[in-house]
Amino acid sequence: MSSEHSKYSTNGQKKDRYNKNSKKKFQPNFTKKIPVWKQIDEEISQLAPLYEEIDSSKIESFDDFPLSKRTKDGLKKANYNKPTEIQRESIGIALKGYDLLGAAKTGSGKTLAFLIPILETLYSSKWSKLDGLGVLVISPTRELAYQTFEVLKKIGRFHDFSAGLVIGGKDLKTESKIINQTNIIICTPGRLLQHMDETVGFSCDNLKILVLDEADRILDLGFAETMNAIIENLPQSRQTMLFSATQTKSIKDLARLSLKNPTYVSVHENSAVSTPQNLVQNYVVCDTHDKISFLWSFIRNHLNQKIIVFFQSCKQVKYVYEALTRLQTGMTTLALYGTMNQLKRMEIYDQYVRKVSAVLFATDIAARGLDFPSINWVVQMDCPPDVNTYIHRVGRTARYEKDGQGILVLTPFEETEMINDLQAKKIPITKIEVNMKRIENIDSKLQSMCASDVELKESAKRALKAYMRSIYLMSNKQIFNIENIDLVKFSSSLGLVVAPKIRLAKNQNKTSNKEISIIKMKDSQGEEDTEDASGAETEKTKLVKKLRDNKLVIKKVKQPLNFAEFTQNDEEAGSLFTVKKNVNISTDSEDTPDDTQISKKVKVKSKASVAKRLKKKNIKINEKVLFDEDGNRIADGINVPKSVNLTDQLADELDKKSDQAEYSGINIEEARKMLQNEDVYDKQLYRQRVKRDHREKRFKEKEARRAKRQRSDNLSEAPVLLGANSDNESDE
Ligand SMILES: Nc1ncnc2c1ncn2[C@@H]1O[C@H](COP(=O)(O)OP(=O)(O)OP(=O)(O)O)[C@@H](O)[C@H]1O
Repeated sequence: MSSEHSKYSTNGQKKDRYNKNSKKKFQPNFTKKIPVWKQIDEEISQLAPLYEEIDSSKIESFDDFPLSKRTKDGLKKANYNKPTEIQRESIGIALKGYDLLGAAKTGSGKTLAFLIPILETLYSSKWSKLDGLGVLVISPTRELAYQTFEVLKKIGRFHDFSAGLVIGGKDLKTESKIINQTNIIICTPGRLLQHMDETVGFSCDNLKILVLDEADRILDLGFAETMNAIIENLPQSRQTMLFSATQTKSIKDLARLSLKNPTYVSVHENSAVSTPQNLVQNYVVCDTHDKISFLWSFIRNHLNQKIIVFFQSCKQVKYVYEALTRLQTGMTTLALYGTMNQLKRMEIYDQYVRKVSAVLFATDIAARGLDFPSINWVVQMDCPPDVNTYIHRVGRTARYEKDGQGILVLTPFEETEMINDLQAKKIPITKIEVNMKRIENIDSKLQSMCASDVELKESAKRALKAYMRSIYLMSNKQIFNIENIDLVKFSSSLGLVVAPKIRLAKNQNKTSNKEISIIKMKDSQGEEDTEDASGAETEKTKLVKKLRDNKLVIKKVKQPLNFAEFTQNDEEAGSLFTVKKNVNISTDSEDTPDDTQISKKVKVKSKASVAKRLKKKNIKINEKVLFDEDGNRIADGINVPKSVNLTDQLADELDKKSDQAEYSGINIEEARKMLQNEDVYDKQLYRQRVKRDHREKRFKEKEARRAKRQRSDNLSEAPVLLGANSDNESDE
């Protein structure tokens, strides 16, 4: 991204530079030139009144819009001549300054529908560097922000505004220095908020336009907190534009943004189908354990094509990419997912943009807005959580008058509900039968690869768990049901000869505050052994020790329970893997966490019940034994049998009692009271510990966020002077 001097003057004319070596003599121009500022003033005064006269039905080319010469030149240079429907309908409304909700199918040109009015509004306001930030465009992913920034640079090349990409990457300080001079910022919500919080002098007070690209995504729960905080920092008097193929109509969302009588522009609302016309959509029904072989065969049968394959989780993408790449698909394989290093992510994005044929395995970070040229196939290996996700994923193909095909892979249990949902939303999709004879089964190949490579095997395990977990967490229980998955067969299909032990807490919402997360720790140990290799005492060992110190009976359970265990990362696992505090964990257990399983039915041995039993058996405990000075026994007492353990606290109390009243044996009532007190004390301790754990967790999360920010890439480019193009720019 260049910031070289412009070869164009501000009015878009090519500079006539004097060339020393040229034989042509320098000829001073004596004709009186109109100053640039005057030309701009004149142009603006002519354009503004024309906005009211825009009639979208009469617009055939961009020249028919009252746009500045600079914008028109930029559009021509980028080969945009004829506006698409959404552009025709919304540019006029946006130029008039109205708030706008723009909805149009995927690939129909929504990006220009907001970028053109942005440039024009700033131009007609004679926006300068001194005016600071005039426009914010918020995108849900870094890739999409980057892509939008590239389009802005192309069509805004003859303007003088500065534009910046704020998506995290450069250290905040470097970015902060330039962000204050930027007129147009294309950003992701998290990084923007960070600047709002941390960059001294970063002000949005003059903001004229706010654009939310993929608005329904930006306004959904995932970004809710961040967006609310961002909106608080924005002036009320601004123009707001929302764009998406699946536009939000939620009054709540619109209220959050304080939209003023927004105009709803939905160009395809009456269309018979809600997906692009040139898109052919099919689905196949295939058991979970046949999916990977199906994918392999599909790729092998579609060499020399450009394919994007969606999975539900990063770990699945990672494993399938690793495994199929080793098996050699016969074409370039790439993977794109959120936990990937940011530099690598952008590298992959660029690589896939340039490729004519390749397979990209991706999560939903690639589902929205990305405009990879000429994708032939979109394969959805996992049933999407909802119809909107389906629409965005499949919309990566058949963009702007191009053809494309989509394949959705469903299990027999997902078929009916999902297809009904899709058809209800006007999505034409046809079933195609899979010829199982033509499917090359790769289970044994994967198994032998996993057997010889522990890392790959671990990756397979993680992929399996991540998939199971994603199914478990889906809200639509009519479609997604974990019990429909044959774990043994599914594991085997991923290369795991032995199915991993999988467990889950059944009523995760009903967990009492007495429950603590222990399996989570087990899982993190299992998954991140290297991190624990330092020999540091793990949380789990500490806990087991503590339980032992408290003389709670620990029992080892050999057989795992027939539940499932899912974790994508430790934090997320917390709510799923639970065990009660008063569990039986075996005292004979070695401290190997993998061996220790938590018993399903926990029998609590209360101290009162122990005492009762002793009383019943007429066993007197803690009786005071007195000796004379010569060591002769004065009174007989019965020692507490070794096998019975009472807490030290209880023993002390009993000793005290016996001291006071020559007490012999146990007073059940007294003991019960003491136990009750002790219970209260235990509870307090437990609550404190939970609080402390939460505090630590929050702190760790905060630290992780900070570290992530520091680690992230150097992609933030800001500000770019839009008018400062040079011949060597890559897009030419
Ligand atoms: N007027 C136009 N003339 C020619 N091509 C266009 C025009 N407008 C947009 N395009 C092209 O159409 C493609 C899709 O545009 P864009 O990415 O803006 O679609 P979109 O509606 O935002 O899609 P999505 O909903 O997936 O985000 C791009 O390659 C873009 O260059």
